[in-house]
Amino acid sequence: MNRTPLVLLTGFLGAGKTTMLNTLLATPEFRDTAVVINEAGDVGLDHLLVEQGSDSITMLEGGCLCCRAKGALAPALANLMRRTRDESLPPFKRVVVETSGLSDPAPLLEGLITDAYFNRFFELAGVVTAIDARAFAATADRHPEARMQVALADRLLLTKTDLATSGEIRKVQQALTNLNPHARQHLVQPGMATMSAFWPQALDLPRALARPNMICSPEPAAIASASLVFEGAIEPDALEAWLDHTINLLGPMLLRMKAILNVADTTRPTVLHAVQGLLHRPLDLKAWPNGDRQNRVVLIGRDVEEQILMDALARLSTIARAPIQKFAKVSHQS
Ligand SMILES: Nc1nc2c(ncn2[C@@H]2O[C@H](COP(=O)(O)OP(=O)(O)OP(=O)(O)O)[C@@H](O)[C@H]2O)c(=O)[nH]1
Repeated sequence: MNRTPLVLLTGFLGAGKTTMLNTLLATPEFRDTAVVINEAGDVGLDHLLVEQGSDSITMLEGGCLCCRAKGALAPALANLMRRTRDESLPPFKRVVVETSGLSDPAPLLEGLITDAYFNRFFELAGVVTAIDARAFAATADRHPEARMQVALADRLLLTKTDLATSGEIRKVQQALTNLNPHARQHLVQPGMATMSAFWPQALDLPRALARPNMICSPEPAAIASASLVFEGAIEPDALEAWLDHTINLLGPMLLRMKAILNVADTTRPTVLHAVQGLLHRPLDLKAWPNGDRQNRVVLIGRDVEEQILMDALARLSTIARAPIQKFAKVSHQS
């Protein structure tokens, strides 16, 4: 029986994994791809941000796949297979698993290659790591999991090359070569990811797994996340003031913000991303996921009290017109 090839897509928080997947899923070569997404926060947004082929997207919430949700991947894959058998899902030829930005891929790889179910139906095609060309130098200094994502990669795809100078890109490429001389590096122009750049040709798994220090989430207690779902339209001016205040308040402690927002007098959902203090240009989704017009916001911080993240979210919900807070969650990576 032919086994289905599977790629692990890693990359630090905000490196551009979901954006790249969206580009790829819109290409004919990538049709027939099932996607499994794992997120660090308790309320996942990425499955709502992937606009193509939503039927074949599976969400794994409840923490980083490399530790808390470690055993969840094989059942999710089994579920995909079952759904193709009962024809609730079209057949797929390959699988991409997007790991949370905080995942150390080593325990995940080890878990997969020793899993009997996985080995019967799937084969690991490789590890692809998205690298934020602008932020990588600082990220690699501070976050061992980001270095591990590079060390275990078969392909390193440099994103946000439009935000970095050619000198910065050369420096990042050299740093990547130092960390992993075996991985192929590709520069990805925004919206131009291709199957040939993305999909690894062959995996040298023993080399990848021979790396030292494969520990799960090196400094787990330092990461906190909070998320909130609430109703009500938000005035653009009030939103801008909240963003200014929150980004200044949290500074480098803010690793990641992701939000789908109901901005007053707009029909489409507004998507906001901040990555390590840099707010990206807002995007629109074509339509409201689930049609519910609910605001969904996730904050992930390092060395910050959970309560501070919660307070920031609570402030945002109070500037929405007629807010009805649906639920709020706080979690510590453990
Ligand atoms: N300028 C520019 N922005 C990009 C590029 N790729 C991604 N972005 C932006 O970076 C932000 C984060 O992108 P995502 O694709 O959500 O990153 P991610 O790796 O999935 O993030 P996590 O789910 O937090 O791990 C978004 O605002 C994207 O629009 C790029 O090549 N150039």
